[in-house]
Amino acid sequence: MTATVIDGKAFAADLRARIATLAAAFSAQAGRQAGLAVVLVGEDPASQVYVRSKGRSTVEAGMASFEHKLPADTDEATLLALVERLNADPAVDGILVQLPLPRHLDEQKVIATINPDKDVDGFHVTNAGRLAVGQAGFVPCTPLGCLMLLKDRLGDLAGLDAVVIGRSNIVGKPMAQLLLAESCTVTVAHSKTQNLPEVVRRADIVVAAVGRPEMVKGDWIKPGATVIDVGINRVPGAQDGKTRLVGDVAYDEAAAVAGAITPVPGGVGPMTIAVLLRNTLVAAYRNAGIALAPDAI
Ligand SMILES: Nc1nc2c(c(=O)[nH]1)N[C@@H](CN(C=O)c1ccc(C(=O)N[C@@H](CCC(=O)O)C(=O)O)cc1)CN2
Repeated sequence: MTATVIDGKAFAADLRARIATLAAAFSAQAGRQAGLAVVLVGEDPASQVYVRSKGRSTVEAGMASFEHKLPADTDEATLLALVERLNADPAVDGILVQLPLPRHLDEQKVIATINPDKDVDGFHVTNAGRLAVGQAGFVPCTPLGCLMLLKDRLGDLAGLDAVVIGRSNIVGKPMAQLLLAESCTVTVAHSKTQNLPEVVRRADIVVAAVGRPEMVKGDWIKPGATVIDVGINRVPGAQDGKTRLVGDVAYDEAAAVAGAITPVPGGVGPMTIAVLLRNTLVAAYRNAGIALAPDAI
């Protein structure tokens, strides 16, 4: 079998176009643009690229982008004061603090300071709780993007066996909650899981989010399974000392067995920013008290 390639880049472009249409309708109704504030502390090169891309995509979708770049040695009080100002700013519907933060800053404390109703990253414990009990809230962008790709490919997921490899608060745990809400039978595997290849071999859906280059091998995959690769690992390239991106799945091997698979790059990654725009627009509608149909985006 040769897997269908799930084109996350094309799906994300289509989602962004639909968001732009709704963002224009929001501006007309509310008399203002939806607004996203992004806070970057320090100069991590990958974070700088993601923050630039978020700002550009926000503006392209017809929303207002507020970028706050702080030096790497910013102290906690200064960062928390900025978050509090953004919480109080009526032009700001969504707030995102780019992770990872420099090590002297306590990520949990910073996330806890964001108003949960502006937490478009879905990282606040209130939103994690809402997801766990099935209440409306914000869902982290990467797992929600994975779910959109899965539903587009498979339709109804009920009864399918899903294995999520990785138990981070940002991807693994919310992904498992989302799949459970779709009535999948969910296993969360991690570094202490015994017989991991055997566990993965049972799965109709595999979501790999461990951050270990090409860890999931082709012979771990059940023939016809759908494989979602969340990993973005930079490894040495074949020549010139250049690097290349690989996922957590050994792509060629897995693609020979799977029914469908996301590539890296061009799979899950582009969905993260598209879903961030979606969450921001949903926040704007809620903050303005304007109804938005639940399945509008
Ligand atoms: N506050 C947050 N911080 C971080 C998040 C997040 O969702 N919220 N996620 C990641 C980084 N991230 C967005 O912030 C992100 C990662 C990857 C991509 C993406 O489009 N990747 C491309 C490849 C890009 C490349 O060439 O390096 C792809 O996979 O095709 C977008 C956003 C950590 N921090």
